[in-house]
Amino acid sequence: LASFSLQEVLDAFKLCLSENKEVYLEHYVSGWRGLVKFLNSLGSVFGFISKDAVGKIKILEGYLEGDNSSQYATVQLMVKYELDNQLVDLTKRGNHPESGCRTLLRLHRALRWLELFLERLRVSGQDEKTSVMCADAYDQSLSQHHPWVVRKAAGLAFCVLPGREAFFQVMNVGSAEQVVSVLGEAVPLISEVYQITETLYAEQQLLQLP
Ligand SMILES: CCCCCCCC/C=C\CCCCCCCC(=O)N[C@@H](COP(=O)(O)O)[C@H](O)/C=C/CCCCCCCCCCCCC
Repeated sequence: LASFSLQEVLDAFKLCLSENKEVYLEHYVSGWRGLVKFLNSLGSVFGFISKDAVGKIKILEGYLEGDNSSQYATVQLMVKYELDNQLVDLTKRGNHPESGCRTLLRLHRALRWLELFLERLRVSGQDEKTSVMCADAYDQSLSQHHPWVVRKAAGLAFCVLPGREAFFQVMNVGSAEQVVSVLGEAVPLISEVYQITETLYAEQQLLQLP
């Protein structure tokens, strides 16, 4: 298995946006695949998180490789296709528990956590704890969508995150200065992809999909 590189994740999110600001699903998923590689390198405590993310990545990969793959080229196309064809459970779980729309929404919410966490890391001082930065970012975003038991498990996992220096090393981009500079490039990109998806989902009233 190739080791994680932040640059690779950055490249995937760069490729995510088309000229007219549509989000390519293929590169979105590939960005997440890279992130999961990172998570896996942190150890088995994060296994339950990684498992959930991989499950969702696989669902989306299935659509990308399936018979209707052209309808899944971008998030915009996917939303239109699934809504037009009644392929989304809108108010309660029903016949489409694994729609592309609801699956992507889970990763989309996690992307907001990532944006907040990476920004905290970027501006952090040498003595700051990654576990605190991660927990703060989680509390401000993803945690609102999780039941108590998941929040508790996530909180426990954060406690064993490596310290800032070791964390920067796993990122595999070089010195702390280089990490900060790559993060400076990554955060606005991730933020733009997030905002475009958020606006689309808000317009279509998809932000609370079960
Ligand atoms: C660039 C280097 C630094 C940052 C690297 C971070 C790497 C993170 C990689 C993956 C993040 C995992 C994304 C998790 C997606 C969670 C989706 C979700 O919310 N699923 C829940 C709802 O799903 P349904 O039941 O409705 O299908 C599900 O209940 C979740 C279960 C697992 C717990 C998720 C906790 C998430 C915590 C945030 C990630 C922390 C990773 C810390 C590593 C630095």
